Amino acid sequence: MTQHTDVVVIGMGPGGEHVAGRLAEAGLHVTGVEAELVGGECPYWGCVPSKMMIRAGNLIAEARRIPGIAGSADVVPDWQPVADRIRDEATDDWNDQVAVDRFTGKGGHFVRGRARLTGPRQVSVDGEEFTARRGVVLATGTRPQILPIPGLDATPYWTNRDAVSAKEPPASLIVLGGGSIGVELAQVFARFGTRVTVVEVLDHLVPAEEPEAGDLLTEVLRAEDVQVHTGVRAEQVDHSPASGFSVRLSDGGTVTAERLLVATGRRVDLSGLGVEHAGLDPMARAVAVNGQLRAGDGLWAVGDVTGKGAFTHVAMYQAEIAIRDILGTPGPDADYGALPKVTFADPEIGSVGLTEAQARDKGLRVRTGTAPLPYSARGWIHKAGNQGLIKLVEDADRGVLVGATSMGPAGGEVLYGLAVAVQAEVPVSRLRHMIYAYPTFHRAVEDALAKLG
Ligand SMILES: Cc1cc2nc3c(=O)[nH]c(=O)nc-3n(C[C@H](O)[C@H](O)[C@H](O)COP(=O)(O)OP(=O)(O)OC[C@H]3O[C@@H](n4cnc5c(N)ncnc54)[C@H](O)[C@@H]3O)c2cc1C
Ligand SMILES: NC(=O)c1ccc[n+]([C@@H]2O[C@H](COP(=O)([O-])OP(=O)(O)OC[C@H]3O[C@@H](n4cnc5c(N)ncnc54)[C@H](O)[C@@H]3O)[C@@H](O)[C@H]2O)c1
Repeated sequence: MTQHTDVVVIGMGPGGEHVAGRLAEAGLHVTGVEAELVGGECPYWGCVPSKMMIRAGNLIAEARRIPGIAGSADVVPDWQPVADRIRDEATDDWNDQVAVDRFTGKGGHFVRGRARLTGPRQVSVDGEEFTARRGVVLATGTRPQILPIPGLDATPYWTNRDAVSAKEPPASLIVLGGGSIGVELAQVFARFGTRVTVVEVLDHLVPAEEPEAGDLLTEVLRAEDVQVHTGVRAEQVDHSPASGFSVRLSDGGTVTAERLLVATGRRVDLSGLGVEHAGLDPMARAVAVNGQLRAGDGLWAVGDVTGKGAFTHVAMYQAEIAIRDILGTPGPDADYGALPKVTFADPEIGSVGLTEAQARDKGLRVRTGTAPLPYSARGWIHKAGNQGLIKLVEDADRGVLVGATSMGPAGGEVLYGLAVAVQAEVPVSRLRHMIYAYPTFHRAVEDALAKLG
């Protein structure tokens, strides 16, 4: 027998949980369906535990910077408090009861299981059928992209899930992929004593960022004894319990380690979700949505599944718009022009809007200005750990910033002012005539503005 509800939310990660909770609070009959844990990837295997690991790694690095500035320090890394904190504080040992209760406490109806669309506004969960009067929200996220590298499939490789739930750091680790997950986790494990090798197929680490940022990060990681191979492809993976992993590279070299972390991106998987019954292509790389996050009649999608940026803050931003639209309140379309992102390496790499290359590809007349942080007053005072840079990308015809990078200590925080400048299209002439507090890291923005040319 079909159960009637106002809205079915499929997937209760950051995007889906927010939509479902808010709509329930607004008085709708909401059915939230989750196959794994309410909260999704971010709190259990993503942002939160990885940032706890990074906080611990950064403390170790900072303590190691004491000599020459503040005396001496004998640092003995210990993974146990990190593993304990992830179990006790972040994930409740991967138990989502608190999150389920939070949703049902708002009046939501929770169903544990794997949902599939069976028609417009029709959803089936392990034999239970639901009809949604207002519609269905797809918020099914992404999963790790495992490339067809010969041999890989047959090995006990790690994904982010194994890495964040590790009870001890491996003696050695190969990281395939030098994007955000790869570099964040590579640096953490290296700081806890793991011998780490990063293999990135493109020419720079974090290739979605400005190349200057990737190259500086390579320098920093190498100084921390991380082996970095860029412009190199993994061609064959082998594993044996006795000798661990061995990866043959396209430059003829071979790297070996106890563990292998695959961090070569994430992908949307629509197969099995029945989207064809709602008029969507199950082979698509993402669910196409309009500015109000509508994917069809009575169908919305939010979060990673929309392909607009696999970040929790994108999922939450889209969720707010979808909630408003489902409740019938008009409002502005989603605007990704000033999408901020932060790779929480040390130094942090914050960026917003377009890179120089992206701006040029769009045919803009581009001016850039770059200021290295160590030469700013604050960078010089900071001394050890002061690596970083500010890079600005200006649309010279309009005289506004269309992109910016802030890499450095607290680079993600410094980003905020630049994000406002890009979002609000503040004229560069105004930015040049404002007062930047002395001696802050963000004062390097003023230096970069002076160099725009
Ligand atoms: C290691 C790592 C670190 C990260 N760090 C950051 C960070 O610092 N900052 C940041 O902004 N982002 C970060 N992210 C990305 C962030 O985790 C995602 O962007 C975010 O979780 C996306 O939310 P979502 O709601 O779209 O999907 P998800 O969190 O993926 O949740 C989707 C949910 O849908 C469920 N589901 C899927 N199919 C079905 C189905 N058919 N039926 C029922 N349920 C289903 C899944 O079980 C899952 O719980 C990180 C990711 C990783 C892996
Ligand atoms: N701090 C954050 O906000 C944060 C942190 C982690 C993850 N995330 C999100 O999760 C997403 C997934 O992270 P990710 O690091 O897996 O993906 P990613 O797309 O950021 O990086 C994947 C990297 O793997 C490389 N690669 C692809 N094929 C390869 C191969 N055969 N050999 C070697 N390298 C190869 C790519 O060139 C790329 O640099 C991110 O794009 C981001 O949206 C965000």
